Amino acid sequence: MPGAPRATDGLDAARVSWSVDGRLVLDGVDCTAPPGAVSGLLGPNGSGKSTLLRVLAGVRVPDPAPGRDAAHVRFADADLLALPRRRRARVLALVEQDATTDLPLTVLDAVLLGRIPHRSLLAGDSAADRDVAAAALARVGMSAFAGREVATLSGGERQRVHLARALAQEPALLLLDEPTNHLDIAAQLDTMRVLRDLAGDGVTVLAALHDLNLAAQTCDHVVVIADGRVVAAGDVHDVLVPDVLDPVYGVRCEVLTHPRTGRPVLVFDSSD
Ligand SMILES: Nc1ncnc2c1ncn2[C@@H]1O[C@H](COP(=O)(O)OP(=O)(O)OP(=O)(O)O)[C@@H](O)[C@H]1O
Repeated sequence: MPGAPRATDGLDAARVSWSVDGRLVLDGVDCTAPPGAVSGLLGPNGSGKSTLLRVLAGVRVPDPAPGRDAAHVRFADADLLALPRRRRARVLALVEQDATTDLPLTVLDAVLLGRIPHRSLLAGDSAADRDVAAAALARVGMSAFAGREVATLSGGERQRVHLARALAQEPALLLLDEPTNHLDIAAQLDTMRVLRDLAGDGVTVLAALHDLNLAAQTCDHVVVIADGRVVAAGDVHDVLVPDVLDPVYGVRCEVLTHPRTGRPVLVFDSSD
C-alpha cells in the first residue's frame, strides 16, 4: 500500500492472558506474525481468537502478572501496549467480526473515518485523505458504492467497506476477525488476494479464519489456539496436520496436496 510504513519486524506477543468474571479466556498466549506475510489465527468457536485480536489491537488490556514476567505485544520495535491510542491507530488497524456502523454515513464517509488518526484533531478531510479513501474502496472493489448509505448495504458489501476503512488507515499491521464472513466464494478469494497483495507491500497481516482450506491456500504462517492456549504455530505444512487438527476440532482430517499450488487440501470427517 502506498505510504504504509514497512515493518522491519513482525508482531511478537508473549504471555498474553485475559480473564472475565474469574474465567481465564486467554492463558499465557505467545503469538507471532512474520513481517510482510499473511498469518492465520485458527481455532474452534470460543477458543479465544477474537479476544486475542482485541488484546493485540489494544481494545482489551491483558491481565497483570504479579510476580511473573508481564505480557508484551511488540511490533516493529514498538511496544504496542504502551503506545497512546492515536499513535497505535497509525500503526495498526483492526477489522472486527460483524462490525456495525449505526451512524447514517455514506460508504465514502465511513471509509474516511480511517483517516482520523492521520490528521490533526480539528482538521477536516483533505484531498489526499479522499484519494486514500477512494484507493481503499477501489482495492476492495467497492468504488461504485461510494455514495450509498452504509445501512443499505448487504452483509458482504458492508464487510468489504470495513476492510476499506481499515486500509484507509494505512496500517503496517492489519488484524482481521473472520474477514470472509458473509462473503460468497469469489468475494472470499478476492479478500484473501487483497490480503496477499498487502503482505506483498510489506504489511503484516493476522486474520482469524474458520475456513481451514482458505487458510491452507493463503497463509504463510498459522497459529492454532484451543481453550485460550496456543496448540501449534508455524508453516501450514507443519501445522495443518491430523495430529494437530483432529484433537482441536474433534474431527478426523485427511491431508491431500493441491495439484497446482502444492499446498495442503484438507478433507474432514466427523470423529464418530
Ligand atoms: N466480555 C465477555 N464476557 C464473558 N465472556 C466472554 C467475553 N468475551 C469473551 N468471552 C468468552 O471467551 C471465550 C472466547 O471468546 P472469543 O470470542 O474470543 O472466541 P472466538 O475463538 O473468537 O470464537 P468464535 O470462533 O465463535 O468467534 C468464549 O467462551 C466467550 O464466551
